[in-house]
Amino acid sequence: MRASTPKAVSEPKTPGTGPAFRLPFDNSFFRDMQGFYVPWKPEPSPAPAWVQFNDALALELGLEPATLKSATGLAWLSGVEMPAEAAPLAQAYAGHQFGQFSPHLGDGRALLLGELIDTAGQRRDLALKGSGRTPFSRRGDGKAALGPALREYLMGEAMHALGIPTTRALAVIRTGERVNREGSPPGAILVRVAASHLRVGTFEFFAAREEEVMLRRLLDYAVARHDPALAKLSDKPIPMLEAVCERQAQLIARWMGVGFIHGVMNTDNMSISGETIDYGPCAFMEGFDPATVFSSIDRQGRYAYGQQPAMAQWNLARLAEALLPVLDARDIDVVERVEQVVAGFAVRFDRHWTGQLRAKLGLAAEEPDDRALADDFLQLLQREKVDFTLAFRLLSDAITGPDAALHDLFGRERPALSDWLARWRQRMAREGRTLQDCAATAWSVNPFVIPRNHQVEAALSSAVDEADLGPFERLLAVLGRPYETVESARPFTLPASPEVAAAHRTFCGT
Ligand SMILES: Nc1ncnc2c1ncn2[C@@H]1O[C@H](COP(=O)(O)OP(=O)(O)OP(=O)(O)O)[C@@H](O)[C@H]1O
Repeated sequence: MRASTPKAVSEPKTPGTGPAFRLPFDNSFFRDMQGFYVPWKPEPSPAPAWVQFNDALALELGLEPATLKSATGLAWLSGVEMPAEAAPLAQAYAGHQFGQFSPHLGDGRALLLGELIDTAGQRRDLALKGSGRTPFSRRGDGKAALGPALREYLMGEAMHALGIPTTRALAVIRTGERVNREGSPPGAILVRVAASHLRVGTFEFFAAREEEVMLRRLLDYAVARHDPALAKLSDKPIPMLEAVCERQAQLIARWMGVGFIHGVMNTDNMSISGETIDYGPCAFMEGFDPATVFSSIDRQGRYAYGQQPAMAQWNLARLAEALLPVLDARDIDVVERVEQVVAGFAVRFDRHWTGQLRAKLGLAAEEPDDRALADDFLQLLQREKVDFTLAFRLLSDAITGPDAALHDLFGRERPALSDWLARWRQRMAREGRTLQDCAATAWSVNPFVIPRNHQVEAALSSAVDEADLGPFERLLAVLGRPYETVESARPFTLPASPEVAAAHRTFCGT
């Protein structure tokens, strides 16, 4: 572990050489994983300008915000100039997208600039998204539009504040050119920070090409980076698969606990690290309905809220298949064990989801009927499509306070709610803890404020159409303290009216 104080990027000035500061990259992927990428340079942005800069994340990376916000920092992160220690590269990966296998995806509009060791000693990727064409661009332009880049920035910060593992953005930069999308919006680069960019699709790429030696190297690299405790094992694939299943089970339960719908759970968007990655057509559900979908491209509801555990398991089965070449697939026992691990995802998820629900009800002790109690509450929500976030927050408040506001949400289901509340209170009485403690449990997982889609879209349209970042920054600030009851943030807790919700229901964030 490194020291916890941020390491400075500024270094003593060498007379005559101007301000000397560096991005202290340590590029393990570039060094150790030749054949898994193409070295490639970003396209220089014609007139770059900062739109957002994440001071807190810079500090976490051991970088001085003020130094990095200089003209040199801007040139480095907008492709105008490469920092001395960068080794920019486009990573190869494949992926199942909406069930169909695409053998050649890869970074078509992104580049890994380099890796930094953060102040906690963790290795983090620094990548550019929207930095121009690469050998993987196919017919794409390699660009990103400002709106989706800001959306990814905001969503990543919101998820981080909610305590959910996620990639984050260090900055959004205007490139100074317009991109070829509806309305010719401004182009942007998102500077993304991730525990790594290894995806299920990275394994699929080399499995599809039957490159066993490469797969083994990839496995070793992934294990060293994300599961170092397994590195000494001679037989790593199954323990690694188990570790990925566990992280995904936790992640999906956390997503669902805050009503998050990823929207494009393709295998190229499932990270080996267990972080949420690629905030395209994602959104937070308002009225509770497991069939809720937000993406106009997801016509079948494949990635609906309630489908997410099944889709994660489907993706993990693809990872298991990709690992078969490095297992002895003739050994029936091995194949059976792999199948058991994938099937075991459902059990892992169920355990985490039950844990989430228990906490959402303010409970800490474990009783066998807790899940039925929670499921009955969800059914009540579903019958009236009650706002998921408001309902659980008002339920948390009702542990120590009045429940009139909660009743107001339930319309025709009020008598059923009263019955349910009586059961819940009896259950809570058996906790052996004070009501204050139960409320603290509930408040710690039931956010007061989440990024509501109509508010996100309004903030983005001010930023993009009117060049007014005020609403975006106000929303970003509010989302930074999601579990606190902040009176001034109350307007941000309001669900969309039915008309507004319909207008914002479908979008495709690329
Ligand atoms: N405008 C574009 N130009 C070139 N390639 C693109 C473009 N948009 C998407 N791609 C590529 O299409 C594939 C799927 O796109 P998807 O939107 O899931 O990824 P992304 O948002 O670009 O990247 P990431 O998953 O890293 O967030 C990826 O290989 C991506 O690089």
